[in-house]
Amino acid sequence: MAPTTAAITPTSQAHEKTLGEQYVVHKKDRAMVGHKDFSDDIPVISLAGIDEDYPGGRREQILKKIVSACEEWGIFQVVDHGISDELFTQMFELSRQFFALPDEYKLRYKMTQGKKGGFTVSSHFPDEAVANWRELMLFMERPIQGRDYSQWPDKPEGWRPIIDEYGVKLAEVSGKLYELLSEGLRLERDALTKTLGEIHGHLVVNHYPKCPQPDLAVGLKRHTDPSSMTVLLQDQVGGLQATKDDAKTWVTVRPIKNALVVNLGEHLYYMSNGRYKRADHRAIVNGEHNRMSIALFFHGENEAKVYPLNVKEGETPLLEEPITYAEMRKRHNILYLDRIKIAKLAERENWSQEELMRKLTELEQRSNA
Ligand SMILES: O=C1C[C@@H](c2ccc(O)c(O)c2)Oc2cc(O)cc(O)c21
Ligand SMILES: O=C(O)CCC(=O)C(=O)O
Ligand SMILES: [Fe+2]
Repeated sequence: MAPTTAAITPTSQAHEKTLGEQYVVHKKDRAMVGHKDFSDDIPVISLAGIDEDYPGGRREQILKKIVSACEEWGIFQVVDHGISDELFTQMFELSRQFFALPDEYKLRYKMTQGKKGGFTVSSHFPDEAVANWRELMLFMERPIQGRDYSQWPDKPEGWRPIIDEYGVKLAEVSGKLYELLSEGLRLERDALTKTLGEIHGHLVVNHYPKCPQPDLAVGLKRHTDPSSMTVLLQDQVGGLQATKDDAKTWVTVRPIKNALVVNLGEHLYYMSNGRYKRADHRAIVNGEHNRMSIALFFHGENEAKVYPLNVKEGETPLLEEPITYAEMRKRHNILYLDRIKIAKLAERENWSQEELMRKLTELEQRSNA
């Protein structure tokens, strides 16, 4: 029987006893470190004094800390960024109210081909082999002239202007970070933003309802963001995890009230010739609390060049030829979806761990060729 709309979102399945088969992830993808086992490994960097821009001033120290976090993890948290706590509280409260609305209302904004953004369950890919225990609302936030307001919910009242304000404030913070990241590569301060062209801001509000069998599911499977930079606000529940050793070990990022988590994505990884890591991360779920996070992905133009901006002597460029950002995203999506298909097949056909790893490595090599 076709599922009824009432049972379609994880919110409406949160009170069931067992998890639907489509959410069960491969054993190797299940969380071994809990959503509350917080780690302090991910650097927390204060931006206070960022305008003390002279030799020996605070800006120099901030730059050093950011470069070192990017070289080690590609992920760090920033505090003292100048954005008011009040704005974050409003964003969370209005987002919570939206996800609590009936499925019928949320599905009026369903993401479909030809529309820009909207509500969906699991992910923006229609054909993922295993579902994420997640629902999300994607706002194509900028460029402003590209917005499709028919996909921006009119409830809860007051959400739209708050999203507007949030986009503006985060763009200011990201602008400062792009300058620091450019300098960290020994480039002019505007080198990265010049290469990216007009920034496309995609704002994704993630909702991970409490899950009936949290040990079998994930909220958002392991991935790297395609963007150059993603700035993420998470609530106090915990669930964001990062790895820097190809998923051998994971750390749960400690939620810090009103801190922003900065993730570097694929585009910056290539622009820096791999000097800056791309944050390898995922979101796990739990059985006690609903969780929310709000990600603002900063993408370059589709025609923006993906290529190292400066290759040091003796270094090999990560790409043989420059490619466009659109092409890079296409390759990244294919690799992501194929990885999930392989893991699903391995589960079904009972492959050994070695066999699975061999197939995944082959896939990776083909995609780099
Ligand atoms: O939902 C996401 C997550 C993320 C992403 C992960 C893996 C991919 O292959 C991918 O293309 C994207 O980044 C996003 C970026 C966006 O602009 C919108 C999204 O919904 C998401
Ligand atoms: O929910 C989180 O903490 C992570 C979200 C994320 O990685 C994403 O939206 O790309
Ligand atoms: Fe992400």
